[in-house]
Amino acid sequence: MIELKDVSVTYDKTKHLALSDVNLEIGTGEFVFVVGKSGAGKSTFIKLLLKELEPSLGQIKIDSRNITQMKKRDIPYYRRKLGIVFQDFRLLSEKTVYGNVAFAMEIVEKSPSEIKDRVNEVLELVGLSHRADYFPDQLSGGEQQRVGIARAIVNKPDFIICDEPTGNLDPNTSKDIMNILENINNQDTTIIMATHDKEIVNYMQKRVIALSGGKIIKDGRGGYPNED
Ligand SMILES: Nc1ncnc2c1ncn2[C@@H]1O[C@H](COP(=O)(O)OP(=O)(O)OP(=O)(O)O)[C@@H](O)[C@H]1O
Repeated sequence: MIELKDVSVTYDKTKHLALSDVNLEIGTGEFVFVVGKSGAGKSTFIKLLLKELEPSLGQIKIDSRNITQMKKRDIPYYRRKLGIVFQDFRLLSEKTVYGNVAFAMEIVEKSPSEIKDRVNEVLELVGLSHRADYFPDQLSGGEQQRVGIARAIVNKPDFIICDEPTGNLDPNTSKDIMNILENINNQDTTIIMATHDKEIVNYMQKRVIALSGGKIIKDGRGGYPNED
């Protein structure tokens, strides 16, 4: 369970109130879209969960642990428990598909045999076993994003944060990517996805948290909310 209690973020330099008194709970296994116009506060919300940013006010708890009081040295361990999927994929160009996914396990010092089994398992899950020896520039955008997803899930995170994962993909490829994310979610991994992609939000019919001017203006299941 992820809980935000009375969370506000004011950026120091500009004094801009990017999130204002946000209260929400995201249960384990939920699939949640975070939507809103540019500047609504989506990235700020994601940065809070990644602990790239601290709230100016309020508390964030994950499974009852107050992460706003975490010691700096514990942050890397905290981050190991979450997976991140980016709009621009962020793959290592000099490593193969297999190498990109394996690398996420190598840095947490898993054993070679565990890495081999698990990487093959997740490549199968995202439908990329046949591309294991390809390099990122030999793949389509949709395939590259599948690698991004495989890398995000390989260490079995508690939750996955997706920042506009379909932003660089065409509508059909986007749907394929969403179907993969839904399969992962069905295995009880919480997914939080920030997006502008109305078509995808309408297609998925999941919980939608809409932000505007740093405040939650709607929180419920369904399609993309109407904007004024
Ligand atoms: N580092 C910063 N310093 C000052 N203000 C910032 C900073 N980052 C964001 N902001 C401001 O905070 C508000 C929320 O920004 P945020 O990036 O969270 O929006 P967003 O919903 O993610 O937008 P987009 O969809 O364009 O990425 C905006 O008004 C933005 O200008």
